[in-house]
Amino acid sequence: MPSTVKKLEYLTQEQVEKFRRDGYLRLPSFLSPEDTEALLERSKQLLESFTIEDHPLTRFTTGDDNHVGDDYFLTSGDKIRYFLEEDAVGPDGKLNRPKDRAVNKIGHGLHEQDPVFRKVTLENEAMESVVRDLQFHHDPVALQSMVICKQPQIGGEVPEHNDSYVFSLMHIEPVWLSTIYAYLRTFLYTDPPTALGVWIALEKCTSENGALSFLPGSHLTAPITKRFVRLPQGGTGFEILIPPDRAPKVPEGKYLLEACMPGDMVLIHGSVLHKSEKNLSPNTRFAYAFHMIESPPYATYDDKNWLQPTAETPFPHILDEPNPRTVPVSA
Ligand SMILES: O=C(O)CCC(=O)C(=O)O
Ligand SMILES: [Fe+2]
Repeated sequence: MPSTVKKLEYLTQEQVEKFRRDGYLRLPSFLSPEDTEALLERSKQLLESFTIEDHPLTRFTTGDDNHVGDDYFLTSGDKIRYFLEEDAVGPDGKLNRPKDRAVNKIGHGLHEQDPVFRKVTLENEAMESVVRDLQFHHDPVALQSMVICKQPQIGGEVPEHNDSYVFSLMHIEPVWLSTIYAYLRTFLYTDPPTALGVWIALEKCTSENGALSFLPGSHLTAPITKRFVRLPQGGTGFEILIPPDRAPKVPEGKYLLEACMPGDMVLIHGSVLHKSEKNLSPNTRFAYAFHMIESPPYATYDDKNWLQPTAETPFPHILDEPNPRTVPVSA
């Protein structure tokens, strides 16, 4: 018996066990309707205020022409930037629809730069309780945040992936790689792996408009074969961890759709496989997502990760009071 037993603050024991077993957990109505509406409204205001004229027309491509977007993407960790849907940009490089219907996502510093998103992410007691209940307590920090718009008709598919690593892409069609590029910012590697995704539905998410689905339990077995890194010569690329001929089998099974109502929050283990289909419906599917990791000395953040803290904007702490276990013994 441990000498102290932590009391759960928000989750039930069943929910904690479900998260450990499945690698994800939906918390219905985590945000109040008012807070959810405030995030949705703010997202729409941001889309309104964005100007396309000075945008580098970042499209998520994996061919030689992706460098135009590299800098805009790689320096977005502490800014509010707009990443476009590939299908929204015509061959002439111009938008083929209104700008608020052309944005794939807004990121990646909303939790730092915008008070409405900051409140939900960093000034939220219920969020802190959930994080403590999951024993994610080695001084967790928020890394990056985004509003994912999933635009009607063109909202891109997010193929099977997990957030801590890039897992075998060999079976993915080249056209899907472009969407993977859009999500590369989520591939955040720590040693040991600690990434936790927090995903909040701002609108109703169903099978019609590209709700998330998960392969339950895959966080326990998914092989880690590649990771997405910043290259020493600039730009980004993949580092092979296990060559394809030696890679263990990819787990297979039935993906389960996690339909959500506005305000529902889904916790996503960094190693669980998940995906979402293209949104072919006439409705948007706005969601707010951010990721956190644990800190040294428990976990080391890899300096090859695409997202790096800067002196001006270190990763912000999630917990007001860091867990005593994270205080260095010599301090
Ligand atoms: O919202 C989506 O469709 C994908 C989100 C995702 O994969 C993530 O937040 O890690
Ligand atoms: Fe993800």
